[in-house]
Amino acid sequence: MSGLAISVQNMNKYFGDRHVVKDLSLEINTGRICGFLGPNGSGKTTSIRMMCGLLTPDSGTGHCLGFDLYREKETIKRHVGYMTQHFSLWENLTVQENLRFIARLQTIPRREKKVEEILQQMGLQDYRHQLAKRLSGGWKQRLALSASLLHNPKLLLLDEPTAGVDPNARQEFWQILHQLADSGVTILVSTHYMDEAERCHQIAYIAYGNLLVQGSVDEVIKQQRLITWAVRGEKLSHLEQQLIQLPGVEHTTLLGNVLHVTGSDPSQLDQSLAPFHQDYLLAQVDTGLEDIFARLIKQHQQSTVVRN
Ligand SMILES: Nc1ncnc2c1ncn2[C@@H]1O[C@H](COP(=O)(O)OP(=O)(O)OP(=O)(O)O)[C@@H](O)[C@H]1O
Repeated sequence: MSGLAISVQNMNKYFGDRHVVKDLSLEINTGRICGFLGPNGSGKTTSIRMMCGLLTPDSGTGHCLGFDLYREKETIKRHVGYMTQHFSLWENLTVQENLRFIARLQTIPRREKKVEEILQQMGLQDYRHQLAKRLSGGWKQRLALSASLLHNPKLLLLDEPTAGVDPNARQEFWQILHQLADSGVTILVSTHYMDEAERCHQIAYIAYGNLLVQGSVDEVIKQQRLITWAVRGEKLSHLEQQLIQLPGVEHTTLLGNVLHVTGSDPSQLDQSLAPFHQDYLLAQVDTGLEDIFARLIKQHQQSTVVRN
């Protein structure tokens, strides 16, 4: 269970004249869950597919599960399980029929036994005779995950697997992912949910084709050295418009009854916020991933404007 499951250097991808992935370098250890985050259309899916031999990069080098990304693509594919964004199983077949059918298509050895094993492992045994179309969103995702596990993949690619799934089902889904990781499966998962990012061993934040930051959640937060103040009081949206103009205030986020105010220069931030202590309750809090990502995007946009 040791070693690198994925190691890529300077990977690029163009679609026509659009440079969709720019110089991506990344390493992921075996048995780890790596979360891909970033705005829509920023190249997460394309990066994931290239790293796993499903799409050929235009340049760069790399290995997946020890196999070369260019020369050994077919071998890589045999060891990868892929769950796409949209439920793509047979709605008019039952849970068990779906799994049996896929197992037959994939010529899985001893498939009856394997299907039974997966039904048990995924807690789907009581749903085996239920039509796929009658399952709730969470159970459909669990069935889709089961289908992607039938051939015992060493690497799982999950493209926004829990989009639109309720929080309880998402939590259960993530418990399963951690069990799989503990058994040595490496998982790449794209998500827009911050709580899911926090469940990953490692995250990579991609925007406009650029990998802006990577590491564990703690590392990413520490690297950015941001200070965040939580402000409580009346008419916070009005206050937000005022604060964002002040020196040292780099980013604000309104979260219900609390306004988060973030910056990298503590004394400048202190000075700007000082006049507000009288009318508002202010306390320094831990900086969250959302604050970090918002700032990274802003910095990246500013540097792109300067370069252009
Ligand atoms: N096969 C393709 N041909 C042409 N353009 C493509 C192709 N696949 C993706 N793109 C474009 O490349 C860009 C990156 O797409 P990608 O799906 O990798 O982004 P993403 O970060 O996964 O987005 P989302 O969060 O919306 O799923 C997008 O602008 C997309 O329209």
